[in-house]
Amino acid sequence: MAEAVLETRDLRKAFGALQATDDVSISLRAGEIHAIIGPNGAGKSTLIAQISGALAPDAGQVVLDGRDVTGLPVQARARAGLARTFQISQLAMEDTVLQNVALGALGAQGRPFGMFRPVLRDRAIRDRAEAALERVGLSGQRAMRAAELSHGERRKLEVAVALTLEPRAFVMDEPMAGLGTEGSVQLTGFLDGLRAQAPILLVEHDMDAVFALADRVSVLVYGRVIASGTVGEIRRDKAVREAYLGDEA
Ligand SMILES: Nc1ncnc2c1ncn2[C@@H]1O[C@H](COP(=O)(O)OP(=O)(O)OP(=O)(O)O)[C@@H](O)[C@H]1O
Repeated sequence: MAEAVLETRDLRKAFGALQATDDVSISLRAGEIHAIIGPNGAGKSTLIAQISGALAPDAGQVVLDGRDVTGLPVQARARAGLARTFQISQLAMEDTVLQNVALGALGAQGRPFGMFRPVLRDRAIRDRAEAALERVGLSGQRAMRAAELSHGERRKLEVAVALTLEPRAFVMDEPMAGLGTEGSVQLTGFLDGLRAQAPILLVEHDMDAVFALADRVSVLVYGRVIASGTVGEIRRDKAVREAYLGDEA
């Protein structure tokens, strides 16, 4: 079995009496898409926040490439290769597509964002940004403002920003949110190809996308992983059908 690129080990987080993350151990292997699904309030966002470093767990570890990163802040984890894309876009909407990616490239070098505009004249940063745009198929839109892009293109731009960090693993929080059917189908195809670049831990409510993409699915309910397996195994799982999937399976 391929070694895990990203792992949580017995992660725990409580909010008062509520156990939002209850001994969660999941792994992400090279080349795979591992989907985390579950009902509202199951603890998916809380789990992702601990993986990305936004929230400190009460116990347990987050391990990236065999290295315990539990004590590292968000930026340091990002530089270590953990690329998180967000439910709410972090793009600078009034800046161009290229400027947005250059900002990411600048962050990748650990330089402050203040000197941003002149930095587009920096050849190395510009090249890195152009290469990332090429990889997501947005080179033709480089001079457009981010605000002018479709929702689906914005998701690709977020991935391009993440690619400047040469990520080892992607963590994606509901990338299909806000996309229509056609947009979801397109983004599904895009993510399918992206897994070769780096594996993807995917939190997603869109079951069509999950069933089409996931090599493995883990189901969270009340902070616990109640089942983990292939799409087929999860769709047949009685407890999962009762707790979450119902007729969708
Ligand atoms: N900062 C917080 N303080 C107190 N309770 C919280 C906090 N963040 C989350 N919770 C609670 O923890 C539980 C898990 O929430 P979380 O947002 O992680 O679920 P989720 O699976 O991401 O839900 P959704 O699918 O609706 O996004 C919920 O009961 C929520 O109310």
